[in-house]
Amino acid sequence: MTTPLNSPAQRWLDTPLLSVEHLTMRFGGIVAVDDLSFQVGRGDITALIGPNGAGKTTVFNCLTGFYKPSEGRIVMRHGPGPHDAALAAAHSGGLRHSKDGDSGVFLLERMPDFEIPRQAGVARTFQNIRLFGGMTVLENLLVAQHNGLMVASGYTLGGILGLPGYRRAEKKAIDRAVYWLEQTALLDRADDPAGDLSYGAQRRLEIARAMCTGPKLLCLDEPAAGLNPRESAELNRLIRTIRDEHGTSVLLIEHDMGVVMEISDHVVVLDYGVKIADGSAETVRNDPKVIAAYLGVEDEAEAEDIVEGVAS
Ligand SMILES: Nc1ncnc2c1ncn2[C@@H]1O[C@H](COP(=O)(O)OP(=O)(O)OP(=O)(O)O)[C@@H](O)[C@H]1O
Repeated sequence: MTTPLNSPAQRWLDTPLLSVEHLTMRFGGIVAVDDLSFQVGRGDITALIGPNGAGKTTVFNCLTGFYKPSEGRIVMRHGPGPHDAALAAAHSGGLRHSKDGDSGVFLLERMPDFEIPRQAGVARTFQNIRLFGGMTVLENLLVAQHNGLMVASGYTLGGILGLPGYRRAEKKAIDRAVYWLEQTALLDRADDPAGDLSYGAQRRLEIARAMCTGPKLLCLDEPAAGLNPRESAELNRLIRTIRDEHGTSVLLIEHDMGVVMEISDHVVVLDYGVKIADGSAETVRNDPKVIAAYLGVEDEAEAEDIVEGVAS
């Protein structure tokens, strides 16, 4: 039986939103990411997994412009289709992007970090929560929308003088913040300092903040770290809602295999900066190379022996 086009099993090949092509990142003598290629499907929840130090956060830092890759290309596509012609033109013309209305291609490795959320529609959360702890929960979500408000003010005193365009943009920003506070069950904490929230609530606020920028791709760095089982289940629901009701694709780094296997359409596995597996959650779960990497054993045969031993 052939797999139907655009089924979850094919989306990252058929309709890629993001393509990471031959990405290499070196720090002096350390090769943190080594000639890595993978794709994120439009509408997929994709997990990037691997043992500690495998290079996962380095990949996120390259995607979001925190690091300039040593080599390789990172392509984000808006609108359906591979956009091959636009991509070739942008690439050979030394451009950062090529846009036509709502569709276009973005070469993330050429873009400064502040342009990536706004132009390319890629937002992220961090492994170590980075909120403004002294600001209220609501203020954190308004700060995230600062760019849009500055544009509405015309980069002038328009904001302070309360021009109608600015006031409309401000109302929209507040409405969006309230919406995401509802989605993340934080509305009743809107006026509390973000630093007073529990750890799990701060993680949800980080996601709300990223979603307030209206991303096409949401990158979550270990969103389940430190959560209890109930919070983890809520997180799974939230990630699914983000994908199903907002059409935002999700790329997550996660060590919690329960979360990864339950919600991911597609899993990419790194070990020592190299891709060792790439496929559906089911395929990857049973891949001896992956099991060997996680168990820290030398070869696949040894991993198979251990797995058979556990199963019998
Ligand atoms: N700025 C840096 N300078 C030097 N080495 C770095 C830097 N950032 C990462 N590394 C190295 O690159 C390798 C990959 O690190 P990275 O943090 O990307 O792994 P990871 O898979 O995210 O690990 P973890 O699951 O523990 O968060 C490690 O050897 C790390 O020490």
